[in-house]
Amino acid sequence: MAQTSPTSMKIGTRGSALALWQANAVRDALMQAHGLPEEALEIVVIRTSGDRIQDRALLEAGGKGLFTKEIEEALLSGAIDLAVHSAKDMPTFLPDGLTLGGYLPRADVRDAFISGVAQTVQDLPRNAVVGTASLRREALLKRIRPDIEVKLLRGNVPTRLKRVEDGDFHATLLAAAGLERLGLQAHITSLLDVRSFLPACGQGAVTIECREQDGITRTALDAINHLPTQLAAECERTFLGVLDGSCRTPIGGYASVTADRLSFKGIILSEDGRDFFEVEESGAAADAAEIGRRAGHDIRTRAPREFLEKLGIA
Ligand SMILES: NCc1[nH]cc(CCC(=O)O)c1CC(=O)O
Repeated sequence: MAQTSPTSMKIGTRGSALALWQANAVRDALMQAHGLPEEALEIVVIRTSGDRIQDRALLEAGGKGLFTKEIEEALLSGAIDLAVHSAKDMPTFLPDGLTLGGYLPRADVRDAFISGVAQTVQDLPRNAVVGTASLRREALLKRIRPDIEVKLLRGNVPTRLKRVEDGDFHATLLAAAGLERLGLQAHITSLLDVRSFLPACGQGAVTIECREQDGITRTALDAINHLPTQLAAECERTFLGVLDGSCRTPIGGYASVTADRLSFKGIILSEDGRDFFEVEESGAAADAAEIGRRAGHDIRTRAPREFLEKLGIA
């Protein structure tokens, strides 16, 4: 008889504290769902090019794939059976043979404002310096506060908090989900409103990548998949895919799923935040990807060619 449940699995992950938290959460869920002992689920830490390159802006170095390439190679070679990622760090298009086999229940999707000098973005002093490496956060900030100067702030979450504490920046923005997972929520000064400061597509969701043909792993993941999170992420990822395949464009999007309905709001902005196009679409949750596609095409139809050309996505 064919084997239907796994006896052991290797879980690939990056080595940051956040990545390890996520990998452990997936391991716990799989242990629970399948009655497996801890030894059956080995966590394999993989160093990616993205972890090595610290001195350049992520976008200059070549985009999102940098944090997933080596992990995906390990999946394809069979060195690991599944890989745990922050959904928002996943490239829009996966290599042939790989698929996203499941999602953990989504955490807080919002961005958090962190500052030693102000309670909110609006309270920041004139010409305040905000540290971030995210084009989306930069454009959304400049949209509401054109005077703000954005400077590059990279590194893991604790490093970024320290730079703000040291006074190198007036403020930074970080995903609330990551801060909570690391037990650093006490550093949150305030939370940004999800509708006016749209998160990155996939933000707050943990996803699990596996080989498309690996039926045993896929069945194991089906048992822990959180469907509303999967539908929301698929909607947001499809929206992103219609507009842009890289992380070089300021784009935000958030799908909320209640019962069998899905509501999506998305935005694309010029890098200086001065021009932007927003979209809202809703429908049956089962049509998640179609809703995201519709929203993306709606923006493509409405945005002038010149705007898209400037962003390199015409
Ligand atoms: N790009 C780094 C990254 N990838 C996922 C998270 C946070 C956790 C999440 O959104 O799931 C972060 C840090 C941040 O943006 O503050």
